[in-house]
Amino acid sequence: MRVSVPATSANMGPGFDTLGIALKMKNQVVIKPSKFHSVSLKGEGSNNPALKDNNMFISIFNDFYHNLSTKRRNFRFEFFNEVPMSRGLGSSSAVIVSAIASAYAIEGIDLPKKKLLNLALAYENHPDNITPAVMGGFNVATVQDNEVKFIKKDMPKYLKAIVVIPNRPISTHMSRKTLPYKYSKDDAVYNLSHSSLLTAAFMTENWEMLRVASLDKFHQKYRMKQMPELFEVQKASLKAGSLMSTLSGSGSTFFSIAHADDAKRIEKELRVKFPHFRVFITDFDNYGARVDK
Ligand SMILES: Nc1ncnc2c1ncn2[C@@H]1O[C@H](COP(=O)(O)OP(=O)(O)OP(=O)(O)O)[C@@H](O)[C@H]1O
Ligand SMILES: N[C@@H](CCO)C(=O)O
Repeated sequence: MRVSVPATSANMGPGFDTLGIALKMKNQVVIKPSKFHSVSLKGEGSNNPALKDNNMFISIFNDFYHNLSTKRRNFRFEFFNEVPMSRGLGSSSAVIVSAIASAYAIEGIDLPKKKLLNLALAYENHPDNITPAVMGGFNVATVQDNEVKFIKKDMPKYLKAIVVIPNRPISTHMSRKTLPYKYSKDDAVYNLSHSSLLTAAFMTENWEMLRVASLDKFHQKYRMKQMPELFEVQKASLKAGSLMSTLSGSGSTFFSIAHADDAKRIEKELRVKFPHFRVFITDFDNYGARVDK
């Protein structure tokens, strides 16, 4: 059985804890019944031996498996990870969503995507990463009465994402601590109006509006001060022709959207300017979490 879950970019500027989009980079796990428990790891995290013993996936999988099953089978878990850890590309959401989906699938229990999303909410209480991780596409989401309420929009193929991934991680937990405790009414209105405009721009495919609509006063500047070079990345990406360029999730990755015709040139310019960062183009994912039995 194979489960795959895409990377995500959350916030998208002003949509703090609300907006997110799925990318065509994924974490996959293949699970096979086996005499003994064992773990193999390829790709991101494979140089971290602790992940073989103390792995968030295994602990969430076991929580669900032990609840769903009376049997006590052992499994071999083979991880193929493309989502870098603690870089603002939703690695924790990918792990949470894939672990829950795997526990249900291995027991042959059907798990509708909306239920998967609401189960994931217990592990990540803001819905901006888990919603696109489960559903794919661009999503606007909120939590009401312990349920995720969301609207999804598929992304067109003629737009691409360009990601700039620094070599230094930023943990979401630590990054949230750098944010102000309170915001002024002016800043609240600023973000509310920009986030609404950004959502409307995605829904109506008014891509030229993204540059203005993606401006934010809630979180980016506070977080980017930890890695001031990110201000340069944002400036360079917009100057090179990106439609929008925002801190991805809690950082450290920078996420830009561009027309396919411009993406190669923007990627090249960013690679030349920031040779010490990983820069590449990726498509958007419109499917989300996938289980192949
Ligand atoms: N492949 C993985 N296997 C096991 N645990 C992982 C894996 N990837 C991420 N994690 C867990 O998730 C944590 C990273 O979560 P964190 O929320 O800080 O970053 P992120 O999800 O990548 O970023 P963001 O939420 O800003 O998009 C890691 O410290 C680790 O505990
Ligand atoms: N909305 C979250 C995304 C990262 O999980 C944040 O900015 O902290």
